[in-house]
Amino acid sequence: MARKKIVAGNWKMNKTPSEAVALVEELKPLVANEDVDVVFCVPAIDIIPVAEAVKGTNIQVGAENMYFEESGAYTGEISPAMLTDAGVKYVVLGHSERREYFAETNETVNKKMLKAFEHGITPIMCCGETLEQREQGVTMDFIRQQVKVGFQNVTADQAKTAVIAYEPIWAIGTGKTATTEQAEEVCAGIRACIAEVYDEATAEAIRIQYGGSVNAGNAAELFAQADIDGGLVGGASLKADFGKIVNYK
Ligand SMILES: O=C[C@H](O)COP(=O)(O)O
Repeated sequence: MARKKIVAGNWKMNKTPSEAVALVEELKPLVANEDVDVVFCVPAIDIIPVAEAVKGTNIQVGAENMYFEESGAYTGEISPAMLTDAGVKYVVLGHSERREYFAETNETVNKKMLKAFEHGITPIMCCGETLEQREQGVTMDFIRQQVKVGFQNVTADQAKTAVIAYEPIWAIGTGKTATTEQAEEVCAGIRACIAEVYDEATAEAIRIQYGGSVNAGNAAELFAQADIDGGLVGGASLKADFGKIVNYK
């Protein structure tokens, strides 16, 4: 069975609430495509106005992070129940920027993965190597560890619904896209890793995105690869080009 493509925008730390609503209004008609799951992952403060603005459209709302506790004395954090109550369906976990600047580890990503599933939120779990790791030839070793630890104690049924985003760190925001071959090779390797940890059926069901300088010009070729089920898009998700990426065919 063919997997449905999923194209998610990661707005990162961009757009005030009023700017967010204006961007949604601009993009709404451009991303109308029922053949693709379209997700806007937005800053926490934009979630409520964006959820309101996308009502009645094909756009789903995602968060860019989430904490792994239910509630309590965790100043500044956002709980899974807060997200679901606001209409969030997806959450980006373990983005390389959170790993680099906010001390996110494979272990905290795993705790967040388990919590997201518990609350019916679909995780988009990010993984990806640095340029140094690629040059040292340890790309797959590093990514397999991220995936294996990230999915610890996640059941096969849960894993089937998850999304993994392969984002080579050297390709994020740099304008340098991995070649189609490099992207497909790693996405196929991630699928093989899921098959080892679970089984073929889980590996066939899980969706794997590519992220890193995806744009209107390279999306079609990337998304045509056997193991690439869509994209996690940063910079280009903030402009009309995102519509062209969603309608890549
Ligand atoms: O989450 C998205 C990625 O970090 C890619 O960002 P980018 O498309 O700006 O390179």
